[in-house]
Amino acid sequence: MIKVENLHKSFGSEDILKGLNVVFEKGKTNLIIGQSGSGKSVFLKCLLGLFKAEEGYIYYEDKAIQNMDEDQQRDLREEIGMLFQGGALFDSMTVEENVMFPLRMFTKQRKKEMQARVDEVLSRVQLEGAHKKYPSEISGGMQKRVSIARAIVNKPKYLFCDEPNSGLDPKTATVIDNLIQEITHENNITTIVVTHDMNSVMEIGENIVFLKQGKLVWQGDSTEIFKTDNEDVTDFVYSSDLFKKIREVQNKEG
Ligand SMILES: Nc1ncnc2c1ncn2[C@@H]1O[C@H](COP(=O)(O)OP(=O)(O)OP(=O)(O)O)[C@@H](O)[C@H]1O
Repeated sequence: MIKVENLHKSFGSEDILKGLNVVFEKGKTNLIIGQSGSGKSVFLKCLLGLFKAEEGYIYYEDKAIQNMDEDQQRDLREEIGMLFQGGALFDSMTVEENVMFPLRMFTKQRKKEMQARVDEVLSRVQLEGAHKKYPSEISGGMQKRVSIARAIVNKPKYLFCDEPNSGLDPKTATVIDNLIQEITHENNITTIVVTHDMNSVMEIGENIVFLKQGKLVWQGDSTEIFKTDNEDVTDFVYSSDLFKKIREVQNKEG
């Protein structure tokens, strides 16, 4: 569980995050959505401790990062798995070397132990045959699965995903979303996904936080988002032609 209390972040005279209060629940896919420029990335960077907020607290379980010393912050970073936009794999490393990288960085495990864990996570993301391949030799969807395997190899308590579907076709995007959700449930991880993608909202939106100009203006799940009268949310949801048409049909049917 990650709890945010009255979080404020500004750059110069510009207030970006304006007093956010929110709980991201354990074992759930928590989504941060909102229009471009609403502050999603800045919020994510505050959660990761990359930006310092001027005011407010971010609690990981019962400990606020603002009150952690450097050792505690380092320990916390080891509990966080990160799925970067675009995957961010090392091109010069094979799939298994990419996945093993965090184990080499953060643990003192023996080679055999590391290899067993790499095999386990690659099998979990259904990439058994890809160990010796390079990222350029596999598809975008497979690259995303390698990134997921790398993000979970250290058994994180928290998983952050920045636009995990960017660059994927809708069907592959759904496979990736479902994989993130399954892994979240299986391992009871607190997962936070920043996304623009309405398909993700529908597929895995268990706790959706909607930001507008640095404020939380709506929170709910993937069923509630289609019932809300909040105009900011409906503008966002029905901004795609497909969803507009669905709404017209729903309205006609009464
Ligand atoms: N390092 C920075 N210095 C100054 N201003 C910044 C910095 N990073 C972000 N901002 C500003 O903060 C605001 C929110 O940006 P942010 O990137 O969080 O939006 P976003 O919701 O993630 O948008 P998008 O969906 O396009 O990625 C913008 O006005 C942006 O210009």
